[in-house]
Amino acid sequence: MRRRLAAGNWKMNGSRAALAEIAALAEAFPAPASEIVLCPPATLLAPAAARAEGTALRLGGQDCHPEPRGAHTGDIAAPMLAEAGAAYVILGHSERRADHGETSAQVRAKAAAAQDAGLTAIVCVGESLAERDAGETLSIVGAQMAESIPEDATAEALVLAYEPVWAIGTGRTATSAQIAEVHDFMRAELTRRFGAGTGDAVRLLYGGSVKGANAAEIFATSNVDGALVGGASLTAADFGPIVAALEAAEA
Ligand SMILES: O=C(CO)COP(=O)(O)O
Repeated sequence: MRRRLAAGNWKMNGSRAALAEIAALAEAFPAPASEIVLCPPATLLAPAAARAEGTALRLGGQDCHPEPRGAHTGDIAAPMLAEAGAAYVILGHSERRADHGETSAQVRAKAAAAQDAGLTAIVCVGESLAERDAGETLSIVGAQMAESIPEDATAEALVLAYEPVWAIGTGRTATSAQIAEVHDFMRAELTRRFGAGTGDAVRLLYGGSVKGANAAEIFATSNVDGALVGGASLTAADFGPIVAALEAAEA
């Protein structure tokens, strides 16, 4: 049985004032059946971890360097995220692939570093609109999976997030049929590569304009184990209903 997961990606948003949202969310879900993770900017990780202490809420980073330390100005190593209180790290988000030219090979190295540091990597894959229109969705997702996921990945160290680029921040959610096609494909690919045990245990998240209003339908979709949420994760008022829908899906 896969434990469902609601992960919030704050991206480059949030100040210390937003830490109150963490407290509110933790208070709203004191003992959730699903896992709830917030990934604030790195500068807020330590104070967020302090707020979340003693609650069911878990924290994550939004990127890490493949090396554990060294001369890499501006970068953050996976062990540093762990020390600051993170249990997760988002890797290979399409915004990082676009803004920083991140390649799948780099994502794979980062995922290995995250695993070494005891973090669970939330590895993101997803096609652009042009790629979908060209009928290349599954081949793009398959290639990103093959190149971004380390050889020794485990279900504890890996979560896979399908985030179609055209659905991120656009209000344009993928349909259930579109999500199911990709998630079923990802499940089959994981099983083919890692065997039935790991293949069946890795959690698959959907991301892209998830809101309280569409969450229940998305969580009822084949092989969807939760969501990676951007804009609607910034406040407890918006993220709470998404978590509640996930809790209801679990029941
Ligand atoms: O990119 C996303 C999460 O990583 C999705 O962002 P939105 O939920 O704002 O569309």
